[in-house]
Amino acid sequence: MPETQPSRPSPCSIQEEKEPENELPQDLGEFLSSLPKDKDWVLPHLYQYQGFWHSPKYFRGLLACQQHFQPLDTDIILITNPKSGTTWLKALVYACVNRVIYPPNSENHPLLTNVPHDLVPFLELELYNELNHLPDLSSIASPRIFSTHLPYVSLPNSVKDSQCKVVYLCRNPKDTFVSLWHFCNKLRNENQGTLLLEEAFDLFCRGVCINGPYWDHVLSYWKASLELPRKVCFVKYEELQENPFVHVKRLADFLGYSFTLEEEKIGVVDEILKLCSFENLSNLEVNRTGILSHRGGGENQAFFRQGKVGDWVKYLTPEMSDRFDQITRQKFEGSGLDS
Ligand SMILES: Nc1ncnc2c1ncn2[C@@H]1O[C@H](COP(=O)(O)OS(=O)(=O)O)[C@@H](OP(=O)(O)O)[C@H]1O
Repeated sequence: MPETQPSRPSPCSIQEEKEPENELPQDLGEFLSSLPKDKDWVLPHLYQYQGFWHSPKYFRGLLACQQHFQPLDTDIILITNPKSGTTWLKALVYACVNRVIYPPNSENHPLLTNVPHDLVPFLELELYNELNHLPDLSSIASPRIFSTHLPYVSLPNSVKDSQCKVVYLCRNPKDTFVSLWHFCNKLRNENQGTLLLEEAFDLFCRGVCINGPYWDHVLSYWKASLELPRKVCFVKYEELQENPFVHVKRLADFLGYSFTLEEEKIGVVDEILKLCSFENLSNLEVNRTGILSHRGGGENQAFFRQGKVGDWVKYLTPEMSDRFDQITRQKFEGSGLDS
């Protein structure tokens, strides 16, 4: 991470600025031009800020939420590297904490008609990324659940200083990479063509991907979870797949929404797992044909592909797999983190 950062523009001045559509305000443009840049997987460039790579599309949101987001102690913040299972985590946590008003088997459960991203909005990608507008979050019923892909270093200080809870979901780098590669290729237009797997692999290994380096992102939250176990809960996608019952109960305990024995006995946890399963969510009309209410209205189905552990074997050569293992060993050495 660079020791000194260029001075950043104030998100307020960003708001006041009148800008033509799709153009960055002058001070944000100047700010970006002072940052290191490298190739993006979809747009021309990613920019490095506080040691991590970000899309120019979301810098406004990043800076504005760093400056303005004020969490409540009851807030829940879900954090992931992109393509680590964010959509699943959003569904699970939403269903757990709202299970009294929305029993998981109810016919009008919001998850049946809304993509999880529309129920649990992203701070920097959506809420704080609006031009000339800061969100009014005061009317959202408690517990408010938000999400972010920001690395720990860039998390608003207000989040670190408050009593709000943070859940970090980590997925193994190989499946995360393959999922990201598929996703980005969906976002590329016809003229751009397909981003070759080999090129994406090289960028990912160098840390150049949205919110990358992947390993530094994971490690920063792993360390935070060790230092602040009551604030940061670290969950692995693979463990959630292997034993969802145990891990969802652990999540609910951590968030202060423990299941009672009676709830367990009558199958509330199982109902939540069923509601949020890949099988169920990916087949809902809203997730098959709907579009996001934010971020230019991308297709909801892009968030559901395979939902499996180990799909990477179909894509990575043994050499690529070895390189990933090598980087992972080197980055995670001594941290107690093994995948
Ligand atoms: N319910 C459920 N259960 C298990 N897995 C699921 C679920 N929903 C989405 N997925 C899989 O998660 C991958 C998408 O990652 P994210 O949700 O993190 O995407 S994003 O960062 O919010 O864009 C993507 O993984 P891949 O299938 O490997 O591409 C999705 O299929």
